[in-house]
Amino acid sequence: MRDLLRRLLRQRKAAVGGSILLGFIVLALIGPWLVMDPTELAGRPHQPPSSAHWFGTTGQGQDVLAQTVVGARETLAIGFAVGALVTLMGALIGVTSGYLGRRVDDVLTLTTNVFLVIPGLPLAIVLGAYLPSGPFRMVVVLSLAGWAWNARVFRAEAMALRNRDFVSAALVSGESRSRIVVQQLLPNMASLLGSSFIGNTLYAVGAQVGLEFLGLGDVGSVTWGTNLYWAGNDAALLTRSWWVFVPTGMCIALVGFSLTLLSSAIDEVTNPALKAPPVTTTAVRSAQPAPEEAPAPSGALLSIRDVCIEYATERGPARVVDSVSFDIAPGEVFGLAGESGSGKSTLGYALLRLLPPAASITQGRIVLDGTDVTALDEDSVRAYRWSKVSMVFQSAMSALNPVLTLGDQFHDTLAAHGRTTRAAAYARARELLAMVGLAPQLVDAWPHQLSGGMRQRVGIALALALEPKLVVMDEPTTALDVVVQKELLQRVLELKQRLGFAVLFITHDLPLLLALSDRVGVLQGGKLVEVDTAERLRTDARHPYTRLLLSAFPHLSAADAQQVPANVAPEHAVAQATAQGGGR
Ligand SMILES: Nc1ncnc2c1ncn2[C@@H]1O[C@H](COP(=O)(O)OP(=O)(O)OP(=O)(O)O)[C@@H](O)[C@H]1O
Repeated sequence: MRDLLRRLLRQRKAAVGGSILLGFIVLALIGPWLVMDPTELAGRPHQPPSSAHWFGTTGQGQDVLAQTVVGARETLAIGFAVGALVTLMGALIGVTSGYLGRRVDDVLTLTTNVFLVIPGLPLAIVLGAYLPSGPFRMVVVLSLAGWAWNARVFRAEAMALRNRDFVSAALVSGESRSRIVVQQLLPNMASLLGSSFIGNTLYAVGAQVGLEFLGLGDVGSVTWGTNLYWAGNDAALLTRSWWVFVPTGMCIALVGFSLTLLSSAIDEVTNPALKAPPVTTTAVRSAQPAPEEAPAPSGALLSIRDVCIEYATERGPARVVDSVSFDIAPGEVFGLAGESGSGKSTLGYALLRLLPPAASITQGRIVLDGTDVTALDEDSVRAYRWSKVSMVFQSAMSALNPVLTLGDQFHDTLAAHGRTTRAAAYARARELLAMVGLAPQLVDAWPHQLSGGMRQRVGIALALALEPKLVVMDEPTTALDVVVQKELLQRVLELKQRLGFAVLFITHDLPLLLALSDRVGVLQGGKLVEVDTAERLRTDARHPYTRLLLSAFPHLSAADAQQVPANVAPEHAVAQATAQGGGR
């Protein structure tokens, strides 16, 4: 938390927003002692700014400066009080509802929905009529009208967190449910709590001013809302007495601006991925041709030539893929190995033009089946992805949309690439599910009803839906046990044999790759240090890094691998490798 505050203070947006807000808070605290009584009839009505009244006078002759300064106190006090109350109510109700589920969720969700459908203004008018006037009334009215949508946000967050391992760990360690809500869930929502509080304060200031301007507040008090109410009542607009409402209006706008800056700063600090990279490079368009571009060998399906990929970071561009060149032939399984952080996934994502905004291909060319991937415009990229190259992602859990049935996910994919009816998409989905060894009836299942291995099979089926020529598999079996891993890889090789697609298989498990692939490339620190046939690498790896990687896996060392006969079909080699502990 302290670290979060420190990072927040270093943020320019937070510094500007915080300074403005702090200025107003100080003004609200000590200002009323420095100015005259705002209700005193101190001069002639509608007097423009002068040395006696710096901001002029109202339609009744009161000092506008005094009204603006004194108005800050109640407006901000109500704003912060409502902001805190709405956040607290929303968080407690939402988290309890999302975490406990079942009956409690039903009752709390129903209550929340009832409050959501009641329009805020009539609710405020009705409540206002029954409650005694004063700041307390405004706090109650705005809190009751505002908590419900907050509860929805917190409920969704709690539902996402409740299945996380640390919550299960707290549960099995004997913590009570209420303690889990307060000790485990709420602290993990610190950033959401912070930005909700700021957002709710903004809502409270705006809604309060709006209600008071309409005369629904306590018109006898001095707030920014009542200042505007009296400005309207005293015909300040008609008499063009701009000084009556402009100072209050400016204060409201400045407070709104400062809260917005703070909210955006909290978002950026708690989620650095939101932050725009310092150098905006339009990825591929800035790519320079390779210095001495070697022609792709004829017949290559994929040709990567001298590709460099950089991330824009705070400390300048960081090159994570450095002058990489290799080819993949049609139907070939090409393995890409390298330790964590060597740039394997970045290269895989570049093939699908899926690099994050901070990354750019700064040099080189990627040509797939005659298409220069680096030169595609956005429309062509959409058509190219999945039809020519698809991807099986590492995390089977998060690659599937949890709120769509499997059939709907196939339908979405197929519909994005041409007209298809729901019935036709479902029929194709059944066919694809059967192809990867799953029961076709699973088309109506939800992702959470499947095991990890089944989900990854669905991922493979989805990747094959449009019969691409190349499938990128980014550590598709990392999270699976050895038995499931073995079955899955055998299935991939069978399908490859049948359908003829090529595979770029990414993993740090070099022995597994040697058993699975036709050729293997080894990446070290973004550079491709060795490319050779799997057979030769097994027995005769030349680069010390390749040898180091091989020796790091005792379950299938180079010596073990020699026992795999050269003529063994890859499927059998996979079976052998995985049976010996290929899953690490
Ligand atoms: N958004 C980013 N900004 C800056 N650097 C990044 C970003 N994303 C990744 N990197 C860096 O790029 C390098 C390559 O990352 P990449 O994910 O491609 O590695 P990898 O070999 O696939 O690793 P792993 O097997 O662990 O997934 C790493 O050093 C990583 O820190």
